[in-house]
Amino acid sequence: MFRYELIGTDGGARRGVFHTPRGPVRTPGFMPVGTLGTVKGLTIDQVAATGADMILGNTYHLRLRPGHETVAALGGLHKMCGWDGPILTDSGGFQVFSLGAINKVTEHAATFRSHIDGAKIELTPEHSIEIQQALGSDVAMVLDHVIALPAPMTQVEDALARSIRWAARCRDAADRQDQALFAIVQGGLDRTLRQQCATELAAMPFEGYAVGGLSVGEPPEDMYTTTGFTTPHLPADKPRYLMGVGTPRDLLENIARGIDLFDCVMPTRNGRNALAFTDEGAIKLRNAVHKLDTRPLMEDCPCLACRHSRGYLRHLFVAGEMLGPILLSHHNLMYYGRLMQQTRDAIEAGQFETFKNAKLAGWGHEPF
Ligand SMILES: CNc1nc2c(CCNCc3ccccc3)c3nc(N)[nH]c(=O)c3cc2[nH]1
Ligand SMILES: [Zn+2]
Repeated sequence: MFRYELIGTDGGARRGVFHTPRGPVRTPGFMPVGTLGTVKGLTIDQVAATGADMILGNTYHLRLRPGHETVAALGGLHKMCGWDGPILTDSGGFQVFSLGAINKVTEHAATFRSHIDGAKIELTPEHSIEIQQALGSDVAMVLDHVIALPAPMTQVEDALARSIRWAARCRDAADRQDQALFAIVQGGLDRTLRQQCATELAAMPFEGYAVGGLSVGEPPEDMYTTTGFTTPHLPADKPRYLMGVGTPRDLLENIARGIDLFDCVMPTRNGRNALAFTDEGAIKLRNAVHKLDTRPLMEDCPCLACRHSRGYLRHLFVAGEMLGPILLSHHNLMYYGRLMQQTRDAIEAGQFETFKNAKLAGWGHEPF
């Protein structure tokens, strides 16, 4: 049902395919984030055109609205959204700790109040699996205890130990052959804790392994270092997914350290906010400098935005037209999708290091 095929490596970078019942996922790969069963502003066909093989659904949001039973009644997430490729759902752990109205964590559950109607919800490992099974995703994530950094070591250790116990409870509760379960490594920025956590989870039977607890406010260099000393302790024959990451630079730096899959709201959220990703770095389209610019964002880009001028795109944002965010979200997802395609080709050609350095030089040193 689920199998990771390693095609080749180039330094620390891996080229592979994650085979699923709903089709193959080429790696390295980027997964667009669809929070409420939609990648905001885009039809599912427009998302498919960007080269995405797998998209993300969100357990926390869908549990609250329309409710996982409603999604099940509508035929599940695939049928509801019209996407017949693989879907990965997060467990809700991160959203509870970052979005949920103040929550309480006990050994039993993460309890929070719905940010929609204030209802008290008890998210246990078992309930998270139940929700993800009702949504019908192809890949489910274990429920983990995510803490914001910086944090005292005792708190990092406590959340790590709870996350391992919750992973075991999720493993016991997940009984569907057609739904993979990925574990999530925690441990803050600490080498010893990260290696211990990775080793312990690698000894349990999961179809994939995520590196969690990063992109939570730490400096990018600390993220890269942490990924670098965590991936060697994960099984080489399973996919590795770095959660919530990141900028184009983050993707290449972490691919160099053995990561296969990514998800991030940056391309779509920044697209809605008039920030375009290009090989020359980020472009703020509301800037007056673009007013009379007849060039597309990128000459060779096949997206819906690049058949127009930068001047027109700027006008749409300045005028508050809904087409602006739609076009730019499509461009940014196309940029990420093409970057991953170019990366897969570079690894196969044994040119990844040269490719990465050329991209970093083009982007310049001002962060996206
Ligand atoms: C942005 N930085 C970041 N995101 C993280 C996430 C959420 C990943 N994105 C899921 C999503 C799915 C659909 C819609 C929106 C988001 C994490 N999830 C879990 N379970 N554990 C983490 O440690 C963890 C760490 C993260 N850091
Ligand atoms: Zn474009």
